[in-house]
Amino acid sequence: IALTYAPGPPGHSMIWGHLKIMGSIMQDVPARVHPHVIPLRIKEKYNIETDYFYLDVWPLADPMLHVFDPDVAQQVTVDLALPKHSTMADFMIHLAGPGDMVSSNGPHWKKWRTIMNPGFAASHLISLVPGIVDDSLIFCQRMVEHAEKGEIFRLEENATRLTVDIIGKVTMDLKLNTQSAPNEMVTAFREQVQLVPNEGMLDPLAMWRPKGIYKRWRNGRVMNRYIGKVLDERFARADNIAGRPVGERKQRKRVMIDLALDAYQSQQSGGEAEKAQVNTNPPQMDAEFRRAAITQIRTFVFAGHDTTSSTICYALYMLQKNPECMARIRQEHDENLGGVESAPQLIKDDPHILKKLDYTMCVVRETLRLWPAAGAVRGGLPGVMIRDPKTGESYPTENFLVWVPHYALHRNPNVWGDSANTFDPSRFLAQNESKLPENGYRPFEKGQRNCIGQELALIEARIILALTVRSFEFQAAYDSLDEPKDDGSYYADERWRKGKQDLDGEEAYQILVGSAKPREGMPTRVKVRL
Ligand code: HEM
Repeated sequence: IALTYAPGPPGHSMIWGHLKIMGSIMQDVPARVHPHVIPLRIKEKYNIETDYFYLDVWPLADPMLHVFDPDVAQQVTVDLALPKHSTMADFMIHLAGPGDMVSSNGPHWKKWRTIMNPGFAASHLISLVPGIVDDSLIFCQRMVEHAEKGEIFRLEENATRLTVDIIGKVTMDLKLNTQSAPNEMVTAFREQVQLVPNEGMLDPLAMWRPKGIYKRWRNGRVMNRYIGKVLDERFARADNIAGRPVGERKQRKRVMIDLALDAYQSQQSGGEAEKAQVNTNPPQMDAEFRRAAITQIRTFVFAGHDTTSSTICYALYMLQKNPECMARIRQEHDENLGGVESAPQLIKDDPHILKKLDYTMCVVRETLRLWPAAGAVRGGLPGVMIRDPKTGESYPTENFLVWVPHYALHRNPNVWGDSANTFDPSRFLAQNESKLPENGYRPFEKGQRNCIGQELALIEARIILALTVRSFEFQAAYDSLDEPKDDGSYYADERWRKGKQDLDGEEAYQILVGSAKPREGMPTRVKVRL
């Protein structure tokens, strides 16, 4: 189960051996494919019996322990609760700043998770539904415009603007309106996602080019300035002034930025910083807290839109490719949501109606199985061992980057049987749920580091499906990549059009751009249906 080429000194031949291993693994896949497709291929190529193995291809990557066995995955993220690996922080620092909630560990992580948790309470999320419906209607309007022009567009770009608009409200109570016009903070964010080490393995110098370094610094400033201004404005409001007893403060919405300010005020009450603060006029926020709050808001803006947008794209894609599933979801909407015209208002008036859309939820769950947007990366610890569920033998984690690639787990035939690669939403119906493999489905991970935004993502995905599948026919247009090639998006980069362009016949394979995104942003044609 240990795959490495280690002939001993001189190190040069070891590096050459590692390059050869990676070269032979990568030769059958498109250059830009998301690394999470690789573990299953390694297993097959090297006849590895277990569903976990060590891979050491230093210096191309950290020594790794790949895990796509459900039981071992559960040990890694839940039972042993291994901490986040430092590479996560190296990645997130460019998007969020130092100490973000996704990559940090220990008391700092715990503090911020506790502060932000109320923002994801079920009652609060339901109150967001009308706003999400409004944003989704703008998305539908954009689809009508694309249909009228008969043009091919990148669905992922549209879905991203939608999810960004939603997350703007959730985090900052702001209408970013990126579906209507560009927004400087979002533009900086989008560029930053493309400047982080996505294709690092292919281009190790990518992070060291002066132009890239400058752009990352500039984007960081734009994002900090924008969010900092919103934070300061909210802090300056009369009802936010620290030192005022909590009961006397006006009840605020549970948006992230206010939750952070609330925490700040509670923390300050009676403390040293409060004394310093009440003496300044107007009161000023402690600089360290301000920096940390901006980092967390940036974290939520990133984590809260990137993953959900690609899930929306893949759900619409899988429905196109599976007409019987499309018929069934449309029928469910006919039965529960009335006519296409009245559905948006119906959902706004009674958000709980979403709970009746069982099959729609199954479509989203199955989409997340086949096309998971993320994975889990942990750091091994001295003396902390994983245990083989079959043999009971223990193996070390120390010095390894422990990776649970959800794609490999969710498509592992040992876990999901012969239908591992088949789109079958009905496996998630209540009557079939007992047959689901234990711990084999974890698109949002499990345990204390599970996804804080999962319920919000599921609400968003169901709403957008409820408002689109009966109104539009979507058709992926990978046959016409030239048409959107001048749209100025990152996907338009011609470098990636060379060489192999499908993964075992699948053209819409995932690539790594922040999270797992559809290749080329999923070029699409759309027609209005009703
Ligand atoms: C379909 C959409 C989404 C998917 C597939 C997804 C997936 C995940 C996964 C797998 C993790 C755990 C990563 C790990 O264990 O290393 C995670 C964590 C996280 N997600 Fe999501 N996510 C989604 C949507 C969202 C949304 C909408 C938000 C915010 C509004 C969000 C915010 C976060 C945050 C802050 C964390 C870190 C939590 C912690 O460590 O305490 N995610 N997500």
